[in-house]
Amino acid sequence: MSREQLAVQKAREAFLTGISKPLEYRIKQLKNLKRFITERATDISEALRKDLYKSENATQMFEIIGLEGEINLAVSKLAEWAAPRPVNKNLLTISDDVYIQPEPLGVVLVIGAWNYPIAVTLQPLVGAIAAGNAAVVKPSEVSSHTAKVMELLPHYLDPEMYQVVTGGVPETQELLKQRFDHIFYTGNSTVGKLVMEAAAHHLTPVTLELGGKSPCYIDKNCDIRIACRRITWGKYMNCGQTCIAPDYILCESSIQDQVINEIQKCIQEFYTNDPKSFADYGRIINQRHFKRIMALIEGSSVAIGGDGDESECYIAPTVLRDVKSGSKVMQEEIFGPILPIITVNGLKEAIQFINEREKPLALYIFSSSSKVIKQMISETSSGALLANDCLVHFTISDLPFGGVGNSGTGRYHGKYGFDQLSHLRSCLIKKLNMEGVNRIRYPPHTTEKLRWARVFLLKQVNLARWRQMAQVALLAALAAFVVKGYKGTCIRPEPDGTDITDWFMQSHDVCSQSQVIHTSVQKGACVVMQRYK
Ligand SMILES: NC(=O)c1ccc[n+]([C@@H]2O[C@H](COP(=O)([O-])OP(=O)(O)OC[C@H]3O[C@@H](n4cnc5c(N)ncnc54)[C@H](O)[C@@H]3O)[C@@H](O)[C@H]2O)c1
Ligand SMILES: CC(C)=CCC/C(C)=C/CC/C(C)=C/C=O
Repeated sequence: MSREQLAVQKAREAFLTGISKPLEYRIKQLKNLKRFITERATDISEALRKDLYKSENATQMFEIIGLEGEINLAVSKLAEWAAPRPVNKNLLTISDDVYIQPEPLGVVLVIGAWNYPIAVTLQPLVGAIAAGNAAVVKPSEVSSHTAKVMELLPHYLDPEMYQVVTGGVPETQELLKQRFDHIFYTGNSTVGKLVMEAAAHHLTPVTLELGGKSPCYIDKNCDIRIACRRITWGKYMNCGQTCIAPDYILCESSIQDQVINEIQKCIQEFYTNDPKSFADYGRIINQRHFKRIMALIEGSSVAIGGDGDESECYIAPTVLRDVKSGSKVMQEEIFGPILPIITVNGLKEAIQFINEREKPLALYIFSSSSKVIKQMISETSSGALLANDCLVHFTISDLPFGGVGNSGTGRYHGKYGFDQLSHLRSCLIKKLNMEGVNRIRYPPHTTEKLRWARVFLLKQVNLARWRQMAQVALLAALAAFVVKGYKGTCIRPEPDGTDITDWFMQSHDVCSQSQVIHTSVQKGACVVMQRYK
């Protein structure tokens, strides 16, 4: 049996014991995960310095804080997320218990990428643990030092339930042959397709957190200085190796020089005149990617930077001007510190340019006009849209993080991560009494029954509204008692606002013995006071 097979088998055996069902177990594991990142902070920082030349503070700011926040949120909200979720019912099921019960899926495979190797590997794991799953974690072999630190995870987490498998492509492929209950993959779209193909063999659902080219439109009607500051930050952080980094700029030719000028100033401000010697300017992950990125510059006109040093995997913050849509740099996700500018004739052309390409993971627009921003939102599609900033949506746990189309499928962060790795089981618990109500669904299917079926099935019952109506009914009954002569009340929900008196008069079977003498209508609910004959 291969190491990979063994890891999956152990995880499955542990899952089948049922030990991960109680919330206390999951919370303990989440707290242990937090202890891992706290106690191993130095090891993690050292590893990231070696892998990506990240400084200790940058590692804390861009990898650890977000993860810590996700753990804290899961610990504090788990009881709420895992609780049964009541749903609206129809009249046919009004007396049943109808709810959604989130339940663990089983064994989840988490395949991480190398660019934020802690964040993109352990944040999905938070969702997997919170949802009560076992997991096999496969860190990226490309960020090899961080992968080594990840091997320490079983010293903190339940070592049977959570397995770490390190290795490269052969190991990942061997893992992908195994049967999982969900595969959560972060990485490029080409491998994403292979993952989906392997998953299809076992009909395993997948979450694919992919990449692609995220466009950034700068409207001439905006504060270009501020826009360029935020774009410079979003682009050159981690040396451009961020899945949601602005990939290229679209703007009118009349502002291109100003944009270049402002970005130049920001590069100097953030990374000094000598980014190569500056502690907070990163490095390309390896020489293969160095060569790939440098080759993308070919054929375009360099406005800023353009130089690199292969021995150090250093590429200067670079801006390319008047880039043609057919140029090399526009054929793939750049994933490096090269920022092409493509000139367009205004918003409409920018939107057309975006829509002619794959749906991006993020779409950025800088504009002072809410009309322009709204038009961009309504006429395009992307995993996320940010106006007047970059990247920060990643920090909001209440926003689903994920792509659409070629940039990914599925989502995570906060409750979305919990739901993504849970099975949302539909439950309906009926009692064995009140069989009369079911008469309308049994053969023969008469016209009369059909009429009743329309009423019973098409009327949605909003429980909150019913509670409100019950209160009103109680008050009405009280009033009837006081006024005397009014002998009963009948309540009925009218969420669609149809004429309640009509409906009431037609409901011979229900109220044939009554005469409507007063109706009091609230928004969406009515109370009919009636006199019994
Ligand atoms: N959407 C997101 O959250 C997100 C986050 C980070 C990175 N990304 C994207 O990931 C890409 C960069 O990462 P990468 O793909 O270079 O990472 P990578 O090379 O580390 O690959 C990711 C994982 O896939 C496995 N893998 C690679 N080749 C394989 C193959 N042929 N068969 C099976 N498994 C294989 C690796 O072992 C690794 O664990 C970029 O496109 C980036 O935009 C997306
Ligand atoms: C700390 C602040 C203000 C923002 C963090 C934004 C950030 C670094 C996002 C990176 C997200 C990520 C893991 C992308 C994957 O490639």
